[in-house]
Amino acid sequence: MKKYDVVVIGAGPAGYAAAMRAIDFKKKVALIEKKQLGGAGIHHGALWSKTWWELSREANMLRKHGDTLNTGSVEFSFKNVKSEVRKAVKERMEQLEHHMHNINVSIGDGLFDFIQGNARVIDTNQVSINTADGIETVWADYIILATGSKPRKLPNIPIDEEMVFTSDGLDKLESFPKSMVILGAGVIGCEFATIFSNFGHTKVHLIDKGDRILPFEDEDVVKVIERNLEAKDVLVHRNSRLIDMRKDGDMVAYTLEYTDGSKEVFRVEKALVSVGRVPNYENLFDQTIDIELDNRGIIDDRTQTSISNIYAVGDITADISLVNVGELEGRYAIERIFGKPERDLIYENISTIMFLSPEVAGVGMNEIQAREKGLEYKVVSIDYSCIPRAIAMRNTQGFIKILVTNDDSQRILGMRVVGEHASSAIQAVALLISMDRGIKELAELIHPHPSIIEGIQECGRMLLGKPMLKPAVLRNAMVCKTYTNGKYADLMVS
Ligand SMILES: Cc1cc2nc3c(=O)[nH]c(=O)nc-3n(C[C@H](O)[C@H](O)[C@H](O)COP(=O)(O)OP(=O)(O)OC[C@H]3O[C@@H](n4cnc5c(N)ncnc54)[C@H](O)[C@@H]3O)c2cc1C
Ligand SMILES: NC(=O)c1ccc[n+]([C@@H]2O[C@H](COP(=O)([O-])OP(=O)(O)OC[C@H]3O[C@@H](n4cnc5c(N)ncnc54)[C@H](O)[C@@H]3O)[C@@H](O)[C@H]2O)c1
Repeated sequence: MKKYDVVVIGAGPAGYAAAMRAIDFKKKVALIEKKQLGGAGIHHGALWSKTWWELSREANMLRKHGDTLNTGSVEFSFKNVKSEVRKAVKERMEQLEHHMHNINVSIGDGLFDFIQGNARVIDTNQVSINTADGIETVWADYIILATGSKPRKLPNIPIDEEMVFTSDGLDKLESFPKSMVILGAGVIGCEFATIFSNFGHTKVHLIDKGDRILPFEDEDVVKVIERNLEAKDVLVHRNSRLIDMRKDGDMVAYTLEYTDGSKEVFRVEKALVSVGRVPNYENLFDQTIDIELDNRGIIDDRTQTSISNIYAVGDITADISLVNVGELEGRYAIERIFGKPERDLIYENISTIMFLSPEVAGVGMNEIQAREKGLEYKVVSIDYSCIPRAIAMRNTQGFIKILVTNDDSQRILGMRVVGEHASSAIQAVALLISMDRGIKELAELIHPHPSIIEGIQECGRMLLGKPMLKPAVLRNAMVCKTYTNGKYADLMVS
């Protein structure tokens, strides 16, 4: 039986990151994958959907500026878009494959094995792998479970990945549907509503069980996103509940019940169900392996499961499902096993981007979360119309909002940026949150000009009572207020 210091099951972002970190410790590692290297980080997930989003953004831009640019209307063919998305997925996968296959040549020591097959933990130190050549069993001092997640299904929704899809099956689409209902207006639902409405060939309908889209995000953020979706003819269902969805000939029929008790039936070509994801642990371990689970996934104590030599990282655990979090956990688990982690595993300052119209970037708490924690805070915001770079981009839609503690230290609690370049604007604040520092440093730092991040600097200056533009003059565009005892009060910044 082949022996390894560590066997990693699942080669998505979390598993790949763990395997690569194990090599840094000169440990012998096997990385096992049953389908495709890269997992949802590449296929039917992050990279795949972001390529769709980038292309859809360009399509929307060309439609919008066609007249100004004298290009007329430019149509993106579904076939070409799909082919470009496949190229992106292939490019990244081949890069990882090349990297992986050459790792023993470059680093030496024969430390790394990639095994294609379906793995199952049969004993606390043994993993059996169903490969194309039969069953192989390997010995592992440590096992890392990184098998990810899959779309959650609902009992009465007839998902067939032909008319009623999950994000895993969307690749089977052969053309832009004329109409599509999206059930679940969370991150995936809103990203695909943005993508399909950007291309301009699909009438998108959007339903959530909450009373608005992105129910976990602040109302001011949601307002901008909703307004833009509706401007692109997206039908956002409100005050309603889905009571039935079925295939009816070559259409999907769904019925909504409104709060006044009335009902309405809609017919669309396709449906996408995006109501969250569930962890992959079915058939992953023998019944004798008594790992503690709850309905959200494997329970872990900073990546260690209830069995001391078995760790769990990425989407399989009951926390945040993101590529960067999976990678963080994968690397952390290895450091915990073979060394001493340089930093504790902290989730408070995770940066995220939602690829919408416009993009929304966040770090730390939003107002909903701050209130759930019973915190009193100061909130300062600046409209993109006050930021020269946004004016130069001819797109001043958006804002920056920063939350700080309501005391002299003004420690940063969180930030949301809605607008162009939002994703590149949050890192400095993420660093300050992780260092537990206030806004003073940020306000004094010289920022490049013209840049969106100058808006963050101006927010910092506002909190220190010395902004360049005076909120007393630009009342609609610059706001500085406190939230205490359940109420907002304006802070008099001159
Ligand atoms: C549509 C979509 C868009 C997304 N966009 C973003 C984004 O923009 N940014 C972001 O940060 N996150 C995004 N995510 C989330 C992100 O993709 C996941 O959080 C991330 O891929 C999780 O990594 P993982 O390694 O835990 O799992 P996965 O990526 O799911 O990888 C797990 C791997 O394990 C393999 N496996 C499973 N069982 C076994 C077994 N028994 N034996 C061997 N191998 C096995 C699977 O085949 C898979 O390759 C998106 C997800 C989706 C679905
Ligand atoms: N840009 C990114 O970082 C990105 C992009 C896509 C996905 N992801 C990750 O993937 C995860 C899964 O995405 P998701 O959009 O499936 O989950 P989600 O949790 O973001 O959204 C699910 C939505 O479905 C709604 N819902 C649940 N049950 C419902 C029902 N029965 N009827 C109607 N609506 C219902 C919820 O209210 C929620 O708004 C995300 O949490 C995120 O971590 C990240």
